[in-house]
Amino acid sequence: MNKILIATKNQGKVEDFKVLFEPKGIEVVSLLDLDQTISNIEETGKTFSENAILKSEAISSLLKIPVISDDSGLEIDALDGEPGVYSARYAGLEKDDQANIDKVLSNLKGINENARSARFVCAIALSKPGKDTSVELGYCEGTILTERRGKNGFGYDPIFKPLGYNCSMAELSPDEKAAISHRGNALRKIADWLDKR
Ligand SMILES: O=P(O)(O)OP(=O)(O)OP(=O)(O)OC[C@H]1O[C@@H](n2cnc3c(O)ncnc32)[C@H](O)[C@@H]1O
Ligand SMILES: [Mg+2]
Repeated sequence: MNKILIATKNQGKVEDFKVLFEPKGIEVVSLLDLDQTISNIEETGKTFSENAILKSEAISSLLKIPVISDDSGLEIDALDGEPGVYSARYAGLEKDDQANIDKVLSNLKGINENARSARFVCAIALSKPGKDTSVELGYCEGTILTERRGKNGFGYDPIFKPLGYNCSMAELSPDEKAAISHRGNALRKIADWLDKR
């Protein structure tokens, strides 16, 4: 395999996948690169895995090629796992990273550092025409900061401090993030499926 389609319209995810795939000589393309407009797939699942499968199967059966999808988000223990599968639309339907961060910070106001544990979760699904879909989960544990730090990455990265680090995810380089991220961890689990399944 020398090229893979990621069924996403999130450029931040695409950049993460490029860092993970390009060293293996695999070119990454996304729904943003296609000439045809692909309408949004409704994420009606209750879990990251269900949503990832919905996305990879829909696009793979439409285009009749192998497809990888990613459904991911942030689980905050003090908020009973919110925003979870609603991470992209936590502050409203129109997907606004800054408004989502503001909502998390406001909901965690007054909660001290040792009660701010959280994790990023990523489900990656691989669908190939005529074959069963495979799905795997990756995690990255950490805590939620009280203010934004750093400019790299996307989404909630500026307020997420990975376990064992003294900076936010947005202060790590793309390579450093790939080495510890939920996305990197999920992808490392499925690496050997790419050619075999
Ligand atoms: O469905 P696609 O088109 O892939 O793009 P999306 O942005 O809607 O993606 P999701 O439905 O999987 O929602 C995931 C949200 O979780 C957050 N998120 C996921 N991975 C992240 C990461 O590595 N760093 C920061 N935030 C992340 C971010 O807000 C995403 O918008
Ligand atoms: Mg989405």
